[in-house]
Amino acid sequence: MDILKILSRGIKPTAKARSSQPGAASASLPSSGAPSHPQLFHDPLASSAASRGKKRKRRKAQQAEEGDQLQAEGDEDLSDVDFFAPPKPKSQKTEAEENASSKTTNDEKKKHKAKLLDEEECRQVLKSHRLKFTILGGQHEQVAQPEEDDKKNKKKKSKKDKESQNAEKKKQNHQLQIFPQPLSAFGQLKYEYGVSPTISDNIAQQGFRVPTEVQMGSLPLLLQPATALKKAKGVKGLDLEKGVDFLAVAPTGSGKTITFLIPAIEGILKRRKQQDKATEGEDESQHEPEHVLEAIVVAPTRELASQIVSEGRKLAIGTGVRIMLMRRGLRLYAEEETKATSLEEDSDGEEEDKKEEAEEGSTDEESGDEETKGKGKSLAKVDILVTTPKTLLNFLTNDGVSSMRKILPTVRNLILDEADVLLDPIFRKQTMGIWRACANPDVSITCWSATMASNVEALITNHLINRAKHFSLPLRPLIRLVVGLKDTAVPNVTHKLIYTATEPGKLLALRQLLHPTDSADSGPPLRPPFLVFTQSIDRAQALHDELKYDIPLEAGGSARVAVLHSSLPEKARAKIMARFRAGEIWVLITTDVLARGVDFAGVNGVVNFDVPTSPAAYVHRAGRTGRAGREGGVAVTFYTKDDIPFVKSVANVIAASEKQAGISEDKVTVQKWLLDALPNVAKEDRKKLKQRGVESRRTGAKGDKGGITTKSGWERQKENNKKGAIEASKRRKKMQMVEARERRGKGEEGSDGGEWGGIDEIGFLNLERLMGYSHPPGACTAQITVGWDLERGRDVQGFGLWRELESTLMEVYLIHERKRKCEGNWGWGGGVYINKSLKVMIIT
Ligand SMILES: Nc1ncnc2c1ncn2[C@@H]1O[C@H](COP(=O)(O)OP(=O)(O)OP(=O)(O)O)[C@@H](O)[C@H]1O
Repeated sequence: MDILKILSRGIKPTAKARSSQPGAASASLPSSGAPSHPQLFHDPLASSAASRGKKRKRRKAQQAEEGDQLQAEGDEDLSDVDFFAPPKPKSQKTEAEENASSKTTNDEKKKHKAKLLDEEECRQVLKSHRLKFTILGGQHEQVAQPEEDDKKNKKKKSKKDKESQNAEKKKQNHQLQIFPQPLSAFGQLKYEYGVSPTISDNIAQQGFRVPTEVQMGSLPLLLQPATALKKAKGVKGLDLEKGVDFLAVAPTGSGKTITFLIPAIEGILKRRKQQDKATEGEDESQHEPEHVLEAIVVAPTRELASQIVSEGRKLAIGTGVRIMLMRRGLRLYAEEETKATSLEEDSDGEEEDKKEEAEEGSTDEESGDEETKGKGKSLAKVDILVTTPKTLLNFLTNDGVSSMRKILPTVRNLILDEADVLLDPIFRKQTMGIWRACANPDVSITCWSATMASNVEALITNHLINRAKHFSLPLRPLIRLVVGLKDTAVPNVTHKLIYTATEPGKLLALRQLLHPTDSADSGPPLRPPFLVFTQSIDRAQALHDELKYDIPLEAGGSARVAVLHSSLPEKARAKIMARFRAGEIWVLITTDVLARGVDFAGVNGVVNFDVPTSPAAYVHRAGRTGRAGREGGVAVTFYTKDDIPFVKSVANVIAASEKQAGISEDKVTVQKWLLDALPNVAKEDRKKLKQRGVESRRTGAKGDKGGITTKSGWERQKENNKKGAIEASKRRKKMQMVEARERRGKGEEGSDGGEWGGIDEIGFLNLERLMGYSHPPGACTAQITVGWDLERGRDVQGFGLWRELESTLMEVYLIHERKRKCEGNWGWGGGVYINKSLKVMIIT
């Protein structure tokens, strides 16, 4: 009987329903490598009630059409390529060819240099792609100031006043929303927004043809805010001279990485161009561009940081922009911090005190540093630095703990990838430390994530306001873009929530996913490669030990299953990542270290072996599949009795994601009755869960309550009993030894001053006087524990005892000429005691 069938009865859709879902066996999987349409939302512009129900179908049809188009384009491109043909020299081009190519360039230019859309058109397009822009705090508030003041003067507010105030607030909120120009094609970057042709070519080289929603919305605003907002009506008072600060909340796998890298690279190229113009004719011989650290990308894990570096390098080919990963020992251009340039939170007096203390106590270190500077390596040639918060902060402070000592005055662009986690208490101090070290008043910040809590938004807004005050500069607008529904999982992934009751039930369920007995009826089809997430490192390791022999030898055996977590050395982690990307590893067991940002294009699924500790964690874990619009990804979550108090927040995310995807009520994963039945999660519990995970799993080690093991309860009980018996026996022997010693000390009967007396009788080893242990005469097996206090009789008696014992045993053997088996377990314990077991078996 299929236990899972019973456990998940009621939430599992019928086989027929499943076959129509994206995860069905017939559907293409992320690993199939088929071209996908990267856009997730493409609602029809007309939004009548009748058309709403057909949206998804229509979108799919549209996507299929566009996908075919992409496929056709791709095929066309390939058929044109002759890999062995010599490159065509430019001069050999015929006049006709030249004319044709210039005509196409002009056509292209015309096509992409389309006139700017008016605000209503922008509104329509943005709406159909579910893009919502809002101005947070900043200048918008300043514009609204006079009205606010008027209101403050009114002492008593009647009901009518309140109503009018609410209406006013609504109006204001409405005004907060803006409608910038969307990017309809990558070609516009070059022709409309002045992006370098090299970058444009590099984008095309990577096969990106259609911009994703986040790219549509963000790139115009980040590259040329004035052009992007030219037709927007409500932003007349905004000062866009110095650009904007930006916050993007967009689905996982929607291409946020290139969205922040393109403006960063382009910004560097533009500044170089301006510098070249300014210094024209000064030093003609100097062609090598000067590398100045202008942008910093901060990411929470090393894996993500390395990935950003490789994405960036692909985009920067031929531009001369250098992108590097921060590592220990790398020397950057940094200045020692001075009071005048340092920026501390206004409210943070504690920080200020600590800073002063650190400054007082660190003079020695500083002078030491000066020395190393003299001897040291030359400055790293880098334009864009990608780092984890800790690595860079260690460089800035020398130890990562004391307050800031160095600043990075040349940085003009700070990018926080996975900003919500970087500004979460775990990383907050480090990230804020880096932000403060970017002492250039013009530095802009862009924050990116698939999830963003409102307190994080408030933190960013407040810090920007403080910065503007500190530098006495006008506040730059902070614009937020939300793609789709905030804090929900990607709509193109199938979600499954499976109740397994107990921990062993999870293992059973996972094995069923690995080896489905009946593909039509044993849960969602989950094909390797897939990721398995656990709550802790111990559990990841234990699960790996359990699963590593589950793949048959003929299919690659244990090499197909691997574990990756932060306790592994960096090199080992990098190797596992490379093997997983290469398809050598099929099942990668991991912790939340791989939950964010890491892009494995062909991952077919994600298994939450342990329930994620927050809704955001679910969104990110599930987002490791279904990247760049790929269909067929599956996210499976197991939950046990212990998880029931917390599982509602995950269920809510799944419900919201499915609603966003337009899945009809009869096909949803989390039925309404289940959602109603699950208990609400209290705020305190939510906080505790986020910090500590599910308590019963914290022990982690194999065999513990929270451990992962297939041993039955009976087997574990038997093992525990055995362990208990051994412990008790040890305790008893120790007690006997102590008593015997006491007796010897008192000079009681039988004591001869601790001297070895040899064997009294055959088969009876009388060691009582020495060790306080005797054995009944005539037994075939004697278990002797030798305990000797070396402090009392160190040299003679300690070593003498062993020698005597050995020779005595020889005697036993010689006298009786019988077979015997002797197992010795010798050793020293702590330098004070010899306390070991010697087992002598005399076989008669
Ligand atoms: N316009 C595009 N068309 C097709 N693929 C794209 C496009 N832009 C980016 N991609 C690809 O989409 C994948 C996901 O991109 P990326 O890692 O930047 O996503 P992300 O939004 O940062 O995800 P996460 O939130 O998980 O960090 C990458 O493999 C990237 O190469």
